[in-house]
Amino acid sequence: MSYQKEQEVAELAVQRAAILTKKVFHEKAKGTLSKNDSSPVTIGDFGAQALIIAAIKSNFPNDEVVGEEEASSLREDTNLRDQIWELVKGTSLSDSKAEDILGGPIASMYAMLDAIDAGNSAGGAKGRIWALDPIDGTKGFLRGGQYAVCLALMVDGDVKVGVLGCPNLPVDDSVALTADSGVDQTDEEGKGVLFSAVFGQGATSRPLTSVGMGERKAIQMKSVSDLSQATFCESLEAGHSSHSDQSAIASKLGVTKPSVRMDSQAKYGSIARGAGDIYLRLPTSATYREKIWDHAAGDLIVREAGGEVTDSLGRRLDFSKGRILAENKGVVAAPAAIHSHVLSVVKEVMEAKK
Ligand SMILES: Nc1ncnc2c1ncn2[C@@H]1O[C@H](COP(=O)(O)OS(=O)(=O)O)[C@@H](OP(=O)(O)O)[C@H]1O
Ligand SMILES: [Mg+2]
Ligand SMILES: [Mg+2]
Ligand SMILES: [Mg+2]
Repeated sequence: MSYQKEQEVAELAVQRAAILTKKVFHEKAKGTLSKNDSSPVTIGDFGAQALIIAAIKSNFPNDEVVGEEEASSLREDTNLRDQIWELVKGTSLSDSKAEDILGGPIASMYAMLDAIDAGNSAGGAKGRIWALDPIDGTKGFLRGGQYAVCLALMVDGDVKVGVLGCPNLPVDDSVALTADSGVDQTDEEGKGVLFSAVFGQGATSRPLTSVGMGERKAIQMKSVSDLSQATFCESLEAGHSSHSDQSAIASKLGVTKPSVRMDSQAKYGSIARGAGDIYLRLPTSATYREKIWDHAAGDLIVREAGGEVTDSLGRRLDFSKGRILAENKGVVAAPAAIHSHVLSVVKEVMEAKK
């Protein structure tokens, strides 16, 4: 299947949602709540989830969605709910044909809450299921750093379409990551990129603000001939992945450059376009399981750009196990030609810890 329609809807839905998140990014008050697991969520996360799910349901009414957020707290907090509705109501694509493809505006505030709650699929190995992270890297979003709007379509447990909107990454694929790529990104000049991939058809990038699919350019991972010059990416938050294990792995690999720390799946997009080389995410806890929406789009985009993505034991990420990656531990993403070498060093370092 070509998944042309799915890719078009996914790209436009991510673009529209990013218009909303960018408004919130520049506001001081981001309407932040603390969730049960004490992680933050903002009016931007809720609004983006509503807009994206409404677009999916308008085009593919029978598809399910595994979305990160849910609306129960908003059904009680009328003030926050009204703020989100104002934002959602006021956000559309400037190209009216593109806006029509998405089904136009959401009809009412209650329809918006229902759209958010339609992200409640249990996931699994059967049928068409979208994985949605309306703002990945919410902590980065709040800090003024990197974040991504992430959407992927899985069919019978395999990712077929993946789209990442990264408002704070450079448009230009040839700009290499630097140590400060993940820190203050409040100046948006020259930034905003949309990564997109369909299984078997390669990966592309284009400006996040254009509507023309014609502007898509193929992207490829860089070939790494000298690991001492390789750039590796990791999470900014020390609680999300083990900086100490990652640094031990990098030094064993002979990597000499300091890591680039950035929030969100912007890491997957950056290595897929060759702006960086390796993404390591080693667990900080034995019990945490990664969420499918944190990886589905990035996994496909990197693989379609010539990369390999596995967990720390060398298993492919398995998106068919529900809302979490129940059978995986950590993530190792690298160009296919060096992935097995990187993985062998990951295993060595992890073994030595036991
Ligand atoms: N303990 C632990 N281990 C691993 N991952 C965790 C953990 N806790 C949270 N999360 C998820 O991390 C998502 C953000 O990942 P990042 O790579 O952006 O991390 S970081 O923000 O740079 O720290 C973040 O996604 P968002 O909530 O969408 O921001 C979480 O789903
Ligand atoms: Mg996330
Ligand atoms: Mg999120
Ligand atoms: Mg979150």
